[in-house]
Amino acid sequence: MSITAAAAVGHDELAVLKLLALEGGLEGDVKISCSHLADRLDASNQTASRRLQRLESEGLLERDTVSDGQWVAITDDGEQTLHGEYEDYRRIFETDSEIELDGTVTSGMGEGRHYISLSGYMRQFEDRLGYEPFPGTLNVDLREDSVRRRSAITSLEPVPIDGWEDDERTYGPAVCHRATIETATGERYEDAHIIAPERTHHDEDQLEVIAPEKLREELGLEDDDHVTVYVGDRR
Ligand SMILES: Cc1cc2nc3c(=O)[nH]c(=O)nc-3n(C[C@H](O)[C@H](O)[C@H](O)COP(=O)(O)O)c2cc1C
Ligand SMILES: Nc1ccn([C@@H]2O[C@H](COP(=O)(O)OP(=O)(O)O)[C@@H](O)[C@H]2O)c(=O)n1
Ligand SMILES: [Mg+2]
Repeated sequence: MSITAAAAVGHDELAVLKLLALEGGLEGDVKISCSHLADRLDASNQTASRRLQRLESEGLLERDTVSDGQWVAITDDGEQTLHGEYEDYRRIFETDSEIELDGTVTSGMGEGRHYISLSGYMRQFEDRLGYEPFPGTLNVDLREDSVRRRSAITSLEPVPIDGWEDDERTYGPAVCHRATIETATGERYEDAHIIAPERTHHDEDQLEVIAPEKLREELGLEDDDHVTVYVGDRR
């Protein structure tokens, strides 16, 4: 996202936008003179002025020129652009604590419900996850880049769910990781986990999510809806 933003206005302009935000440009109008800006940027007045113009014409800030300078406010688009940069830095510095995966909600084979309900698993969920999951797994069809990013999960400490057996058969182990689910409209559900059963009919492109509640209901999700799954602890 931020790479697209940089293509639209360039890194020099982004640096100005960041500077304005540091001076309070997100909270409302800030008064600024081109010479002050030029000073901070170690550039000429013309350069500073040109960058402001560019940001304005791209709709990232609004300006009101007065005799001794100008009032500047960062627009919603401007804030979003900065936020994209922030997300990039978060990814750079917090890779080992959180992994962001994108995909769409999909229906599976209706087996998740059966396995989650089995007492041999349920006991462990209550013990190790701290809740009794809704019977089922919300399946997420991962986007191609997220399938690749998924492998980074192995660097996170998992909550192990042990295999077990009854009179008839054995049941395979699984690993869980804390996860937050976010919908396209920004609604979040924080107390979920992804679960990866060792024995499964799905490939790496399917992510299964469990939670104390039915996520389709809590988040108003239907098949093909976009979701972002943040895996790992940010705390
Ligand atoms: C906790 C748990 C344990 C599982 N254990 C087994 C297993 O022992 N053998 C097996 O064939 N599948 C096992 N599965 C995988 C399911 O068969 C299925 O592949 C997966 O959960 C997807 O189901 P869904 O498409 O209905 O969502 C397990 C699934 C879960 C959630
Ligand atoms: N925490 C959960 C778990 C499952 N589900 C949904 O509950 C239903 C039963 O889960 P399942 O794993 O047996 O079914 P499928 O994923 O195979 O469709 C599915 O529609 C899941 O998407 C949910 O909304 N929230
Ligand atoms: Mg499922």
